Amino acid sequence: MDVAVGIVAQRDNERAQALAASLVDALEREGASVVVDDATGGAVGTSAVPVAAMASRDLVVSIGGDGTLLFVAREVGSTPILGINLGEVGFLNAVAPDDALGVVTELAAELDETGTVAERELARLRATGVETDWTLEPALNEIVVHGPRRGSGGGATVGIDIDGQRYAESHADGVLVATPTGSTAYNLSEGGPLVHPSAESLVVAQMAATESMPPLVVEPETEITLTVSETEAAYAISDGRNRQRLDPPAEVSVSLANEAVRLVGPQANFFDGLDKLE
Ligand SMILES: NC(=O)c1ccc[n+]([C@@H]2O[C@H](COP(=O)([O-])OP(=O)(O)OC[C@H]3O[C@@H](n4cnc5c(N)ncnc54)[C@H](O)[C@@H]3O)[C@@H](O)[C@H]2O)c1
Ligand SMILES: Nc1ncnc2c1ncn2[C@@H]1O[C@H](COP(=O)(O)OP(=O)(O)OP(=O)(O)O)[C@@H](O)[C@H]1O
Repeated sequence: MDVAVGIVAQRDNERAQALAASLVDALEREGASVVVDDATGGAVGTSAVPVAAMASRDLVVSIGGDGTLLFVAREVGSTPILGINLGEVGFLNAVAPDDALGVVTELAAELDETGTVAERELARLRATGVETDWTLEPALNEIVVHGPRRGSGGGATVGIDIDGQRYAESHADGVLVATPTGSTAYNLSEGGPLVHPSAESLVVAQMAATESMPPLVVEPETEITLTVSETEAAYAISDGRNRQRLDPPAEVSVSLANEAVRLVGPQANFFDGLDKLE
């Protein structure tokens, strides 16, 4: 079999490491070339590489929760990813651990025979500085711009412009821009709408605004500008992890990223998945 697979197991999770070891055995028996991530290498005893080096593989398997899949997606760009759910919520990971061996070996065989497997593209967002030159890692869930901290005394004034036209401006904890994928995450706890995965759109939602406007749904090609002022410090954050400190007054431009995430394998039923949310 002429297929190259990368496997990332959630760090310090023995169950994820044991499943990674079984997948390595099964795939190597079929003749595939397999590497695991550096953090998992010691436990599995096979070739280990940094996750970013898996971008050149045919398939990357993420074993863990949503956070692990978001991390893998950040590192491997648009390399096809299969998510196996060992997490608390696992909204982004469709495959149950018991099905993992069967699904992964079947996908590898299909890749070997046909060179391709069915995939779903998940849009990502890109945030850049308007006057200063910085770009966050693309977000699969959301970009958040917020003041120095959440809650009383921690907010900022944030203006929202949609294709150059003012939609809202208010003192708020912050403002978030979510993809359909991210609509079930932070967006939902801030009162934003659920977005069906087939509805190509972006959501802009204020977070605890004093003069609030409803969350706004816009088409994906929209240019969204967030202007943050009346605060000492502010941050732009991609998927809760990759952050840029801002020097207010500052403008952040949010738009669709060039590279989508490519998810492969069985697709989770969106409505069944909602039962997992609190
Ligand atoms: N108040 C909130 O709801 C809140 C606060 C901070 C971050 N978050 C979310 O956490 C994400 C980062 O995830 P993490 O695991 O690195 O951090 P984390 O460990 O703080 O996890 C946050 C929770 O969000 C869930 N989650 C992540 N993406 C999801 C999605 N698309 N749909 C449904 N649930 C999802 C995770 O399973 C986890 O339970 C951010 O992108 C943001 O959406 C939510
Ligand atoms: N193999 C790994 N190598 C390096 N970092 C990792 C690895 N696995 C996970 N991480 C780090 O841990 C974070 C995600 O783990 P997290 O504890 O949030 O678990 P999770 O996958 O969301 O599962 P759960 O739902 O159980 O919380 C990633 O953002 C990344 O920083």
